[in-house]
Amino acid sequence: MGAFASALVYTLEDVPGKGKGLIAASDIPMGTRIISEKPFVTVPTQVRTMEQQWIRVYQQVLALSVHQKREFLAMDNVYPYTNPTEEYHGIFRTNALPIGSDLGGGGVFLHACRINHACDPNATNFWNENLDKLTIHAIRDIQKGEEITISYLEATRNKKARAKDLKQLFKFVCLCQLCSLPRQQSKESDKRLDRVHQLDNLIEEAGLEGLVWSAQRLLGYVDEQVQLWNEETSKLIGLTRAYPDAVQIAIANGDLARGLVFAERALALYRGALGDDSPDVAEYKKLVRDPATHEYYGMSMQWKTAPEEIPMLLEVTEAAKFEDWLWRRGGRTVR
Ligand SMILES: C[S@@+](CC[C@H](N)C(=O)[O-])C[C@H]1O[C@@H](n2cnc3c(N)ncnc32)[C@H](O)[C@@H]1O
Repeated sequence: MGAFASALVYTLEDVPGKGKGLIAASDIPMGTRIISEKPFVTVPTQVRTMEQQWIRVYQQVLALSVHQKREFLAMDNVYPYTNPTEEYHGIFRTNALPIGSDLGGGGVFLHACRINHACDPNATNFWNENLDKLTIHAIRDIQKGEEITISYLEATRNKKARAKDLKQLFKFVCLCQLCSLPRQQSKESDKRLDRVHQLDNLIEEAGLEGLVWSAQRLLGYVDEQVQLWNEETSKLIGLTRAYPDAVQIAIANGDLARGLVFAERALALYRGALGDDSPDVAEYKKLVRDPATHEYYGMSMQWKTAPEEIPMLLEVTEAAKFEDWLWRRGGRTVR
């Protein structure tokens, strides 16, 4: 198990076709924090040019202890090199995970950087500004002996687009479950992911003004995204993006009842994927206490409701009708 301590829930092992990887040493329930770790080589957001990156990485590697340097040099490097500066930078590019408040920086981590990629991962990486550490959380139940995986890609696009990015950036062909689906299922998944992407673009294009002027349409888009994500194994990552959009749309239009329900769902997702000590969880806890504290509250009052107007009984007795109310379906005039 190499350099890793014994109390860990994973071991570092050879994984056929992938080099090394992390394997669960026991069952890991969804929501478990698997890793919480500080980087040992970093490049902050401000360092923009390749030359600046080379120097920054080179200087840090020289300053590492003998043990750390050995660990760093044992990491994967998919880029060709002719001298140590290029070699260190190649290791950095192959392994760095996003860090910093805007996720524009990169950090190399002793443990987390040994995690291989899957397009439908069972874990997720997150830079926790409160801890100044990277965390890895299980986003599904992981069985003992199963490989722990994260996604190296910013978004889950269709199979062809994923393959192109992975080949270009990491030089491998992905054989994860999503990429190995039978032809028909793969086509269906691609169709869903293409539509999610198209809806993302439409939501982005609508901008801040759209939150009010196209509120009904935008909420419909997010509703559709949630339904599409629910068909995918990697749904949790997609849902953590969709629900915050729903929170914004509802609250920007004065709908505190729906805003509260959406915020509760976003909070539950963030708790599992990021942990209770993350800034996002703190933000959503505040919104759940008082949705009117959202910065967009008051942009419009066209859907004005109070938190007390949530039809609690409906939620318990008729879940489908509750969803119709929540997403303002069926003429989309229901208050
Ligand atoms: C950050 S490293 C992951 C740990 C690495 N396997 C090791 O031995 O240190 C990224 C590299 O691992 C390999 N890799 C990661 N995920 C893979 C996958 N799903 N299939 C094949 N190779 C993979 C690729 O070579 C990639 O460039």
